[in-house]
Amino acid sequence: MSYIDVYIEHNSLQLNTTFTYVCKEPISVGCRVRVPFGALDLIGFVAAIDVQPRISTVKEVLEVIDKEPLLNDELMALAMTISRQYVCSVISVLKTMLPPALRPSSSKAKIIYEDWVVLNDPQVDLTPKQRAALESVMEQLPMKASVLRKRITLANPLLQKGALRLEQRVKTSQLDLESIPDTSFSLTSEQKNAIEQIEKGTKSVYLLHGVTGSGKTEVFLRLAEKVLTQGKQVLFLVPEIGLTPMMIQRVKARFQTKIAIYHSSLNAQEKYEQYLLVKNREASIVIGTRSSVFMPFCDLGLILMDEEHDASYKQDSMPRYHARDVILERAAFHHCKVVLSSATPSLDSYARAYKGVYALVELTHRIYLDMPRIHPLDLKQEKVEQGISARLWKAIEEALYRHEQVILLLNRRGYLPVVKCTQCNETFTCPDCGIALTYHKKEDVLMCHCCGRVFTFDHTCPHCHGHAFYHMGMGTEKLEETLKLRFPSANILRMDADSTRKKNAHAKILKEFHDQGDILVGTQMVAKGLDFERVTVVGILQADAALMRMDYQSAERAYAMLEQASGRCGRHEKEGHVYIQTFDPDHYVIKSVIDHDYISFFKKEMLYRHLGKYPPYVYLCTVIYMHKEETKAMQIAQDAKDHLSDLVVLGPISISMRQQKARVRLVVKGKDRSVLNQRIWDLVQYHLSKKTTVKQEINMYPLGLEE
Ligand SMILES: Nc1ncnc2c1ncn2[C@@H]1O[C@H](COP(=O)(O)OP(=O)(O)OP(=O)(O)O)[C@@H](O)[C@H]1O
Ligand SMILES: [Zn+2]
Repeated sequence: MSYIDVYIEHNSLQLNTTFTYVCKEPISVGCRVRVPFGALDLIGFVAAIDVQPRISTVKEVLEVIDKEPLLNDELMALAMTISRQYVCSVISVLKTMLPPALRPSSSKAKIIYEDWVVLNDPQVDLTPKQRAALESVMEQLPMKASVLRKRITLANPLLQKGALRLEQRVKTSQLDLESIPDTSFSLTSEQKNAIEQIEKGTKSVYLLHGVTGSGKTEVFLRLAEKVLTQGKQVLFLVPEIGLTPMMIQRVKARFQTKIAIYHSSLNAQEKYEQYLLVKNREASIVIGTRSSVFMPFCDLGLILMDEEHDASYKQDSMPRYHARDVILERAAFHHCKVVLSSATPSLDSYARAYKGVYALVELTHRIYLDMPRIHPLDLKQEKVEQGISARLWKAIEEALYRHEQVILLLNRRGYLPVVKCTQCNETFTCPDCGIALTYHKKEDVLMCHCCGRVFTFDHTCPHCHGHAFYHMGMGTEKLEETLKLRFPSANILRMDADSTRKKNAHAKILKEFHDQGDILVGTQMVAKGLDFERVTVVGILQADAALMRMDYQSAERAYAMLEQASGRCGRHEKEGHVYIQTFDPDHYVIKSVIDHDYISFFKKEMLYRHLGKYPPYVYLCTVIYMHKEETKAMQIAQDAKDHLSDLVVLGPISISMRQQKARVRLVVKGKDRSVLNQRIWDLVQYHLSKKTTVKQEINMYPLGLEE
């Protein structure tokens, strides 16, 4: 019998309080238990064992769910670290770490088993027909029972007589990707150097800064190869699985071993399967998105993070961790190296490499041709037709004529971004978020791009009953339609959040584009990672939209998007041309993209960050207060600001609503990471002590400020 401390998930609890129970069975830290809590019956995680009870009447554990801990010591300690760093509860981290099927209080996510048939006793007495049937399948055992029954009609008698036996196994499902042959290259001298620098280097973190199309993937594959031959595991992080089917295919083609693939669009069952592959060491390579940083590795030899600048590496709900921070912790534990790679590194990482904290490794040349030529199209002067300038129309037409491919980026999905009545000027807005609704033509609905709510649209203004609406602006759906009218025989594909809802939709669109596409239209999705030989023209329709956001990070994001999009053309033997439509061709972001000059962008931007006191010069935390009444939220925010009077605090300002609640934002700046962290923990306690109905949300080290 032992007294144990348990983390319980319950929204009325303070952050990280544990409760003591008595447990009569053997138990270890990291196991789940079912415990009584008031009138409830809840699932918790064992935080500590053999503790001293603080009260005399300690309740008993109802059930020990796991005989062995789900999380080993490394992961338990990691959960504590993340909770501390990101000012969130340990239980929220534990929940994130586990596949849904193993989370506490997950009733929906059940593990599915299926019947397999294995050989039991081939010597039993069988009729000649049964014997023949057995022999016809013997070689292929074990196999799924459903498959066996299709193969032979005598499956049941063979099972009844005991020649075969049923066994329950966790159901597995296949990811739907075509396999490709492996192409092995002789490395360029830059690639060789890069590999050598990383393998021989003494630093633990490497920033591989290579221009688009410089062959960073091949460097990754070679590094991974060595580590795998040493019998160690490799974690290969990508921003979004859907956008990287080609990357996965290349990794699969190279290594003839089992690969675990972990990402958010797997269902609970599939996640659990992938988790087991790693836990049981059946797979030594994991390719995955953000959440795969928590896979149960036991012997990691290398962590690779592709497109390290990508914002999807930070989770935007609790716990708001950044995958980069987590892999640094894991690498320290496993004594392995980390390679971050990008053509457009985050300012944070590049600044660290610049200072020598990370080792900087560079690939300055493309494998084949030079970088594509950039043509800025000044919208103040160009002749524009349906959102596309005459020069870009011509470039598209000529590329199609030469049987080359075109990618057009318009970072706005839907048909019309704003629907406004021509009679009374009423704009349709989301009642929950207060932002303009976007019209989607195919579904004939209005959609809020903030909360995703969908409204039916009867083409009547609710205000004045008018039927005519302004056609302002354009989304990808309308762009696709415009292009189809202009080039009726061209194969035009669209890739955005709407066209990629279904599973494997990305991979299908990309395959179709590869095989027989002419034009690919899309949101910033098309800027990422694509490697098609025949793409020679890239058009960026509204470059300024990215620059106009009121955020200290907007220049960095805009630079990355423009440079990455530009990088999609001219990657092989055909020269590439990029057309950037802008009202401000002299903007330093556009100028750096024209020259493909990351360093000049970096230096300029660092200057602005220094002047404005923004990261990487300071650490940020945003705190958002939510309430039905804005004045209440404002008052609590002001009070919090006063409480943090020793730090620089911007705000409070009111930002867009969510779920019909007003939101008020503070931006807290700290020169010292640990001081900021400590003060925010203090703020949490302070807020709890006020017992207010205003909700406080904390985002440590945000990537940009929410609007
Ligand atoms: N040594 C090599 N010899 C010939 N071709 C190569 C070599 N290395 C890579 N390639 C090819 O060059 C192309 C570009 O490489 P890769 O996709 O790795 O670029 P990248 O640096 O990751 O670019 P991006 O940042 O734009 O994604 C690919 O088609 C790849 O197959
Ligand atoms: Zn909304």
